[in-house]
Amino acid sequence: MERKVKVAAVSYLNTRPLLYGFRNHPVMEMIDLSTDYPSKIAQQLIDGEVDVALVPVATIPKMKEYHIISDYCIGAEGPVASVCLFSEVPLNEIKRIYLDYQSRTSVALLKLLVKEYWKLDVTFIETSGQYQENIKGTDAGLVIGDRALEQRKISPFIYDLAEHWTRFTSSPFVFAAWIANKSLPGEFIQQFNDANSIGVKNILPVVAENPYEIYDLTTYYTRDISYPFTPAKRQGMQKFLSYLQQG
Ligand SMILES: C=C(O[C@@H]1C=C(C(=O)O)C=C[C@H]1O)C(=O)O
Repeated sequence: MERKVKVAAVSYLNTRPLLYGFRNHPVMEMIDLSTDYPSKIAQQLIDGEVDVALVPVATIPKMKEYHIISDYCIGAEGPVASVCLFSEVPLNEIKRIYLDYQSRTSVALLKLLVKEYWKLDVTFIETSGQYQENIKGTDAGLVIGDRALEQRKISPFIYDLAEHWTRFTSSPFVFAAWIANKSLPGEFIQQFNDANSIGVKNILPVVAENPYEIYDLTTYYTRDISYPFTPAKRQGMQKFLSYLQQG
């Protein structure tokens, strides 16, 4: 290819294994890599500022053209640890929920669980900057990513969205997938996939490179997050997308 492929990845700890894979693979020469929070890179992919991004799957219905290009994703087969509803009171006492402006998938998943599974009567509040300090009394908050791992130390009630999705549907869940907004050469896709697999197979050095006191990253990378985009995860994603379609 004459020009480098512009790739945007999520800037949270959950992508460190995937980024490690790029750094240790010749595909790095073929890409221009940037990182940002999920809702930001979703907009970059929709606007054509990048060619490939690890975007929230809830973005898929908004795309004119999309290609899922990898066998790896940010998924979970049970609790994911970093996507939770945090609260000072139990679920049935919550009155309002702050939504995370950095998220697309988890906001949609939360609304789905509130309506179809927990059947709560709550008001949602949009955010655009720091809001975690507002999580108190009967005001709860959805928090994703590294900030969620921090919030686990603060909030007494923690409702893990991937865990509750799995209980509700018996399916695994996919938060984000590598999606291209145009068709890319098969050779590139193969190299890209290969690089991802290197990261996922090398969790030990990834953890060694990323000292983190707040949460055990080996647990996070091997038990909580599940990277392989398996047929069961594809089915789980389709189930989620069809819920979104029903509105
Ligand atoms: C598991 C996570 O998945 C993330 C959740 C996303 C979302 O809610 O839109 C998008 C990308 C993923 O990084 C997390 O960030 O903690």
